[in-house]
Amino acid sequence: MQSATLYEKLGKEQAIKQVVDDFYTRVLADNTVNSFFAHTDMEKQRRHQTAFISFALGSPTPYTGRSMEKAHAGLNLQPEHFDAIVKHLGEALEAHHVPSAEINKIRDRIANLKQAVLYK
Ligand code: HEM
Repeated sequence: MQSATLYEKLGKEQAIKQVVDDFYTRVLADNTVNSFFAHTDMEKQRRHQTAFISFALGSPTPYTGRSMEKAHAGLNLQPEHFDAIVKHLGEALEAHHVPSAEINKIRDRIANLKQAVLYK
């Protein structure tokens, strides 16, 4: 039998949507990163981020948004911005009682995207 994907373990799209909502509440309350989202349609951003994270964790629905390089072009993001985002995602997952072993796996997957997101 195939083992469950992280997407299934977390509770699929519905649970991930709640984590993403919580995540952006944290991001928008943090002055080190919130200015990047000053002109962002957050409704759309939440939808795209839910689709992206779902797909990254094993959802069968493909992510059809922009590549990570294109989505962050012109922002010139620095490591401290990346670290803040990872911290907020980890805390949102913790708040939703995702076990720390799963959070660590998610952190590893996100860390793989660092080169695609920084200094664009
Ligand atoms: C691995 C970490 C990250 C992931 C997985 C990620 C994911 C995404 C996704 C899926 C989108 C939407 C793309 C689309 O609409 O087609 C996006 C856009 C964006 N992200 Fe990220 N992101 C990451 C890191 C960051 C960081 C560190 C910042 C800044 C602190 C940031 C700021 C933004 C902004 C400002 C947009 C564009 C919103 C707009 O179009 O107005 N992201 N990101």
